[in-house]
Amino acid sequence: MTTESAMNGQVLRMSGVTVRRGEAEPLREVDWTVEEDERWAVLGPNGAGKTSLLSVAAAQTVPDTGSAEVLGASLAGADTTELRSMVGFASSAVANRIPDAMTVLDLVISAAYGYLGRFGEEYGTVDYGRGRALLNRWGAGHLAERRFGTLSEGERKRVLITRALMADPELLLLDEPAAGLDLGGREDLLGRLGALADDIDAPTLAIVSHHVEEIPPGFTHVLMMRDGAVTAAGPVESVMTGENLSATFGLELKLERDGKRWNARAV
Ligand SMILES: Nc1ncnc2c1ncn2[C@@H]1O[C@H](COP(=O)(O)OP(=O)(O)OP(=O)(O)O)[C@@H](O)[C@H]1O
Repeated sequence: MTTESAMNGQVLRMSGVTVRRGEAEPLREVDWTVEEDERWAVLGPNGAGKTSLLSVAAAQTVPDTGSAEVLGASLAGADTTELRSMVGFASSAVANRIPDAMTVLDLVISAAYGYLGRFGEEYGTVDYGRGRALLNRWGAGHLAERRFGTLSEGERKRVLITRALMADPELLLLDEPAAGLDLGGREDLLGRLGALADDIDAPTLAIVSHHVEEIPPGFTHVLMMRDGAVTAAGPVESVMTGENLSATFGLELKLERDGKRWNARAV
């Protein structure tokens, strides 16, 4: 599926996107445009709507009002099956749907065909080679024969990212990739995500986090949200301010930059 906007370099375009769930409005009038090769961090407190935003970006949720285009295709009234296969998406919800007994290599390779399970397909030598190479790149090569259900949290995170990359997506979305990792695991993952951000062949990237410390080096843009609405969005240099962060998290915060990394604490 090659579309006009995608060819023009626009990967995501949301305009006035509202999502309603009963009385709740996980997203309210959200505008967000992502251009090819940008690297976005989506920040906000619990319940801000970050996962709901990624779900629209992954073509898994269709807005109730407003318009959303993913890779140039409108989500309204469209069959999004093919579109979803062009977006790499790693989240705890994806992890929860993976059978515990599935081996890591099968899990990764099946993603090339858009499945969470093997379902009896025949995979070729090329698939296995690519799967192993990607696992090696993400420091998970030694886990190839392990069952997914036996992995630690950090190992799962790396395998899920590998799986999301296996289909060679044009857009990679990671929902809280560093959540639940110990300090060493977090720093290892952020280093790998920083390398991905610097890779000109990598897909356009967006990650969700609660913490500015988890923004990998090389990320170019930030979207902040609270109560389902965007509080600030744009290039890191203009959006990453203590004022924006304080308004987003609802408390006075001091934001500091140390080289390519950020940290924040209450004043
Ligand atoms: N199906 C649903 N029914 C009712 N409320 C929902 C539903 N889905 C999301 N919400 C509500 O919408 C709001 C945004 O949820 P969402 O999961 O997108 O936030 P989040 O920023 O990812 O939160 P967290 O950081 O805690 O994971 C929350 O208040 C949530 O309770």
